[in-house]
Amino acid sequence: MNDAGDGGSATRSALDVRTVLVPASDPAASAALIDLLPADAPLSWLRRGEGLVGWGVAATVRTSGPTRFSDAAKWWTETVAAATVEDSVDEPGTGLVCFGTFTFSDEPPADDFADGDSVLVVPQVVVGRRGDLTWLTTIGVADAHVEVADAPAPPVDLTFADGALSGDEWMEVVADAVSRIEAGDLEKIVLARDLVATAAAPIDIRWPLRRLAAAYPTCWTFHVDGLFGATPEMLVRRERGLVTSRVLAGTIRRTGDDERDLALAAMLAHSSKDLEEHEYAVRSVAEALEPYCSSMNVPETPFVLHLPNVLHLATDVAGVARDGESALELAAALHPSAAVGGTPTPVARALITEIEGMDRGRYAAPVGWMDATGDGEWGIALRSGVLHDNQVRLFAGCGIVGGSDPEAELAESQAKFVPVREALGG
Ligand SMILES: C=C(O[C@H]1C=CC=C(C(=O)O)[C@@H]1O)C(=O)O
Repeated sequence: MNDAGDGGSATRSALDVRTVLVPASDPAASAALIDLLPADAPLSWLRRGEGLVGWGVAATVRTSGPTRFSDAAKWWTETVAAATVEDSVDEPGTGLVCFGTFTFSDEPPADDFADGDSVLVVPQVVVGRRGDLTWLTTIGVADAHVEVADAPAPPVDLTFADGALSGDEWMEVVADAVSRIEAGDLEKIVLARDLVATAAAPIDIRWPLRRLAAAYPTCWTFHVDGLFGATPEMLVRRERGLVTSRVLAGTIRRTGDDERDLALAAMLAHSSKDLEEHEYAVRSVAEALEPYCSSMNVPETPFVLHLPNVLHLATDVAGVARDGESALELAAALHPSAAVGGTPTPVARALITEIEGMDRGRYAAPVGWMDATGDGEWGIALRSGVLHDNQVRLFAGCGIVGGSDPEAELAESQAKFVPVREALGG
């Protein structure tokens, strides 16, 4: 674990935090939050126009390996204890907040891919919105300049190429997994693949972010330290003692024809393959949350979540927090759910490492934010990509059970690339 720059801990011990309401007469109160982001170090967590945007770095920590969550949680507790907070709004997400992204794997990053590890960032400026309220938080800075930024430019001359494996190679991996499932080694595994998009010049992250937020308003549009996307899956939200999780697994591609899509939704709701895949995911979340909740509600039947590119089976699990575990501690306990790992989890994780053929980095791992009380939201970084200058690595994965068809899974992965792929397009 190390603090950023030459004065991470010194900066941290001196954090002065101030949250004020933005008056309705201020243009920032009616601007779309995403439009306020400057080009330098923007952070976002937005759904339906609400949530948090931030920029600047007041403090940060990088962690890695099996203790990446607990090290980050400890650093956050210490950071909160050392801060002086003046908060006249007092809502979840006001006062001191951090944004974070974690790696999928317990393994430290294989190379000197410095931004491939796990990160918490405390921004210097946060603008938040919830219902009619818009607030401004400044951290370690006396003042903030908040205004609608110039429109970002689109990526130049973008081309797409296969990532670690070609489509054909990936289908062979899926077929291998199906035979291992049918041999009884495991019940479910989620296998992912990547694509690489290359532009002729560095990409302004705000371009895909604005497009994702517009095209996928019911998803959480995120960006933390190069990892961005619009995820439909909430690993865990903790808000004033209530814990919720939106579990997704089981997918059908949309056709674009509303009537056909409705028929597909009915098929999905009755597909035994998808219901089985979904059941594993719900069970993994319910079992992991149980020790932390005094009561829980786990619906018996999923609903169908309609997104612009796909339909998913979805279940909203809710519980009442028993003790004071923070949203991050809960996320650590839930990761990886069977929506991104498999069943049994240890067997699936080992098989992912053995046959998937790529490093997931922060794909399919917790991404989100947390406040000083430990309330926060950690989504699963799906429908996502990671930006390095002029390149984006895009990820998509599919739940594989006995009887899964490699060709159908390849088509499903292509549908899951669509959000980031189209967001990058001109
Ligand atoms: C792993 C991904 O999706 C998960 C979430 C929803 C549906 C899924 C599925 O049907 O396979 C996956 O479990 C991804 O989008 O990369």
